[in-house]
Amino acid sequence: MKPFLALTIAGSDSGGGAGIQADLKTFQELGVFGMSVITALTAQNSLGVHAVHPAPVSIIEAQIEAVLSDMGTDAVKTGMLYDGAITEAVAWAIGRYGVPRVVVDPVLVAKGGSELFRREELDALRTKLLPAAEIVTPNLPEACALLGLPDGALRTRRDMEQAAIALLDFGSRYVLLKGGHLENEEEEAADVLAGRDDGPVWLSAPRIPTGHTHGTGCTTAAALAAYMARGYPVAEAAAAAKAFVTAAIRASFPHGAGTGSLWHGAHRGEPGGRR
Ligand SMILES: Nc1ncnc2c1ncn2[C@@H]1O[C@H](COP(=O)(O)OP(=O)(O)OP(=O)(O)O)[C@@H](O)[C@H]1O
Ligand SMILES: Cc1ncc(CO)c(N)n1
Repeated sequence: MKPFLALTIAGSDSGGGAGIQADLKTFQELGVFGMSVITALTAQNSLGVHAVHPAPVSIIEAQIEAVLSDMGTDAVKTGMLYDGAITEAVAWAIGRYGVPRVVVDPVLVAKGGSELFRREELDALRTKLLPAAEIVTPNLPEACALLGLPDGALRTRRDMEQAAIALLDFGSRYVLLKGGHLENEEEEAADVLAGRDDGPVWLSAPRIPTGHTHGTGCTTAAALAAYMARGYPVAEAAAAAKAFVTAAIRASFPHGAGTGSLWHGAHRGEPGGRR
């Protein structure tokens, strides 16, 4: 038996809830063999990001080359890429190896407000990586930044649909615009999926009243990549990823004094032990 394979290209989160750690846990939970290219180290906990150390472009390229020239993958998910040079190198390598399915999570800012990407180099994401993506998964602030709108400009479901469609112009086949940050949608956490050939579709789940949401975005994009590695069409992968992250948020737990973590094993329906 050869398992399905997925590669995450992202930053390390020492707290284990987001970044590479969230991605590998999610891949494993969904029966996909996970591989990783680390773009940056972060010193991070429930209170925020305390330090960031990007890796040199050459070692990022070497990691991608090592994995893709020999092992290959069924899907790639990108997360924190830190700057334009890393973004360009990743986009080039993905193109060179003809990766079949690419999920781009355009990570810009961590939950506490720390910048994880150099804003002034956002054009590299827009022009180099988004055209290589089958699907891009911004949250609302990321969508505003990519579209050049002021933060907070997207406030209604109609705004979200229009923004998702506008984001398709950067060249991805699909956009999943996540509504976790939508303030006036109190009862539902609703995301919109827009495709070049399909009208917008809403994916909704009950909004869980918890502040322990560290890593929701990474986990969503990783679950999407895992289902896509398994061969699911995008719309089915997005619905399955939504169910996976909703279960993980429902089982989230206090982890440190600030924003707690998701429990990635929740979809199994077993209690996670000491909780
Ligand atoms: N309280 C909640 N209850 C249920 N679902 C939620 C909640 N908060 C976020 N979600 C869902 O989690 C997923 C991730 O969305 P979100 O907008 O939080 O991503 P994000 O901002 O990229 O996350 P991160 O801050 O980790 O980068 C979406 O499907 C969203 O609807
Ligand atoms: C390393 C890393 N990637 C992504 C996020 C976004 O949640 C984070 N907090 N840390």
